Amino acid sequence: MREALSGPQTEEGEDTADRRTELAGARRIVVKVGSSSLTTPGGDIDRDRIGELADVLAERRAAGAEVVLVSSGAVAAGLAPMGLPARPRDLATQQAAASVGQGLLIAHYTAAFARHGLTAAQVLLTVEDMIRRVQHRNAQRTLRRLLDIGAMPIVNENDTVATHEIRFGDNDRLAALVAHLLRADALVLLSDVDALYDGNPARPGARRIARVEDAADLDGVDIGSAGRRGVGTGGMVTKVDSARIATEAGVPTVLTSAANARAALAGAPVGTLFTARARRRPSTRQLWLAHATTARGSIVLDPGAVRAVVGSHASLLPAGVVKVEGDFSAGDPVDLRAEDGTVVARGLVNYDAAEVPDLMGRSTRWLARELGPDYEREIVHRDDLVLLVRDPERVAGPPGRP
Ligand SMILES: Nc1ncnc2c1ncn2[C@@H]1O[C@H](COP(=O)(O)OP(=O)(O)O)[C@@H](O)[C@H]1O
Ligand SMILES: N[C@@H](CCC(=O)OP(=O)(O)O)C(=O)O
Repeated sequence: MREALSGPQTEEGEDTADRRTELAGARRIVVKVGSSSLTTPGGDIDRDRIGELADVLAERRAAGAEVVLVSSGAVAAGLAPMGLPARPRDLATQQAAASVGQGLLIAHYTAAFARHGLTAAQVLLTVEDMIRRVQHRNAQRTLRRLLDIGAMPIVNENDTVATHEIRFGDNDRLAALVAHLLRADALVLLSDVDALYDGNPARPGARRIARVEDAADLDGVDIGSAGRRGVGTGGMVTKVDSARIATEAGVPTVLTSAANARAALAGAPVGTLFTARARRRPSTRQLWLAHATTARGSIVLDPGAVRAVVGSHASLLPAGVVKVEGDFSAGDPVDLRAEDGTVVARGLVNYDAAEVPDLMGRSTRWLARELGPDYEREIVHRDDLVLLVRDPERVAGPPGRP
């Protein structure tokens, strides 16, 4: 296992290599706070925590930075008024609780920010708003205008209209997409745990990971999918996904506890810093496809198709498909796999799973002649594809192999 605390350490065990100037100097910051940080152990909304958070964000605003808050907590805030002892399992009751709770949550924030002379503005978004060009632009324009007029945008997922298929299910990834949308300088994820640990933080001996520079730094790290208290939804998995999305889009990300918010924003070496990776800025759609979707099935490609899709960024045609797995419908996200099982890309498929066996291995011309022009369409169009490996030869072998 890698050294959990990287860089030279002070006597206190802090990481002095992390100056965190990217945080201290950030002009535009997205801060996400999770349900677990906003609720008391008894399940009520923690007004003190909301007040403290508003103090910290207002300070940063007063210092000239633009701040967008992404806040969970609507479902949690709706439980007590609805007489529910715990987070309900079914989607409709969760959505009902969210509609009750969101208003209460915003009322608390409105009062807390008003003490600093700031106007809170509720912004409810769905994944559609992030990936469809018109909605994307609208969301971007509204958020920018809110920042221009000095308001404090408070974003949450639009829980009442989001469905299982399209909902993020967590605000961690939404926050990363918002950071990308706004070209933020930094993303801060606040939870009830002060950092990413190399295993369950409740376990004695678990070690804080101070810095993550690439995926290899997470090898061997046990990233749990459920929080301790059952109010949060994604556990560490979605936070690490969020950090991956943001850093790929060039946005450095700090993960720490809400209690550390002030220190994190000041650039102190608290929590876990995920450093930004300076690469070509991906589209929001690509980020969403790669990180925020769950594949509904897989399509297995022959080596020639792997080379075409990965090497030439071509659309996937029926001729290159050898197998189909899972029960997906047209429009669903699917994994494209090489024959050795490696996932080489993810894309939105144009056919139902049941249709593919009759098409695979056939040329587009044959399909159009035998089945009609509707069957000329690709299995996955290149615009609906995101590549997950770069070197086709690693998985497909050199050209010449069938
Ligand atoms: N490797 C890990 N390091 C830190 N925390 C972890 C890890 N694996 C699982 N967790 C859990 O993830 C929880 C945070 O996730 P969650 O409850 O969804 O938070 P939030 O409501 O802030 O989104 C922590 O309370 C912790 O118990
Ligand atoms: N939109 C939901 C968010 C659920 C969610 O992502 O929760 P969390 O894991 O606490 O960030 C709510 O407000 O309850």
